[in-house]
Amino acid sequence: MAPAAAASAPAGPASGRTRLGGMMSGEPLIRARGLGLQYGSKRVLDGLDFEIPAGRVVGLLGHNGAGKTSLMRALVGLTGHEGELSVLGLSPQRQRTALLQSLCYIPDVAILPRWARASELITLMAGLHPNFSAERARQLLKRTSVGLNDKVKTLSRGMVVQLHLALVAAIDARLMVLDEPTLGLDVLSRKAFYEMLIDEWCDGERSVLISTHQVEEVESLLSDVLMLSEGRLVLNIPLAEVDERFVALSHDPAAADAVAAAHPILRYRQQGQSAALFDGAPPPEVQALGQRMRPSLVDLFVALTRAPELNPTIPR
Ligand SMILES: Nc1ncnc2c1ncn2[C@@H]1O[C@H](COP(=O)(O)OP(=O)(O)OP(=O)(O)O)[C@@H](O)[C@H]1O
Repeated sequence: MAPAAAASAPAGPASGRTRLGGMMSGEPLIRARGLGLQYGSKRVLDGLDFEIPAGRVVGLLGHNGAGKTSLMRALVGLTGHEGELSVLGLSPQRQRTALLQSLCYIPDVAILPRWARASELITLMAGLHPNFSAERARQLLKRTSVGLNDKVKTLSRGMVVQLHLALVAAIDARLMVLDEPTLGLDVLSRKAFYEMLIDEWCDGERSVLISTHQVEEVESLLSDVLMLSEGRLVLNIPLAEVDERFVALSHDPAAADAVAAAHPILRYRQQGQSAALFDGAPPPEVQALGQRMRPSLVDLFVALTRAPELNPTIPR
């Protein structure tokens, strides 16, 4: 595959920059070059190059074991890495304490101390985090069905997640890293979670990196997608550019051989029709055999993360 497009705009001229904490304005919030990670003899992340600028909602997608959690752990300094990694202008490993002032990381949103009341958690957070606003947390809690006096052990899983997000979103940070935040939630709770995240935390300057398996559901929320397969980045693209790069064609079954000869990265069925997905435009005579459609993120995911032996047309 062609080198992945950076999910970022280039940084502005150095002369126009001002310093914000550990970084210059206009610099990406995350910058990785040749990022790798190995556990024993197992290579888990391999040569990742990407940037996440300010104001983005980035989906981190990949099959089970693709390396999503490992990447997030490296980003927040919980594990070592090879290559260059800068998060908010800091080295996650060497400057973790400073980094955590401006970064929220939630490995599992549904875990809070069962004995605590919501009001006690707010008091606790106010004591722990210098950028936490108790007033903001109380405001955010009003969006949920959780009362200030409710104890965590009396809440449903969906309510715990809402409470956790209210607490975290009350931190004035620049980057939020969420590892499968809606795991185990029903569709209404997932919707409520993402609505609160987008409405209450994303302000055009902050960025969020979310890993999830619910690819269809997050497609409309994301500005960019990073896709991992077996520790490698197989896609790094703003959603707005998917249409320019990938071409999906629905076609008559009679055209199947001619379409297949143009090496689609995926052949599938869409609304009862045969369809093919191409990385780059197929020749005009092939395009004329079908109708162009918008490729979905799910189709891209299937095409780019299937085991190579099942998908020999994908260049590795
Ligand atoms: N501490 C560890 N020691 C050894 N191997 C590990 C460790 N943590 C993760 N791995 C391996 O690294 C690979 C990537 O795991 P990781 O948890 O990052 O994947 P993931 O994409 O988050 O998966 P999932 O979607 O299932 O949560 C897997 O093969 C896993 O077995």
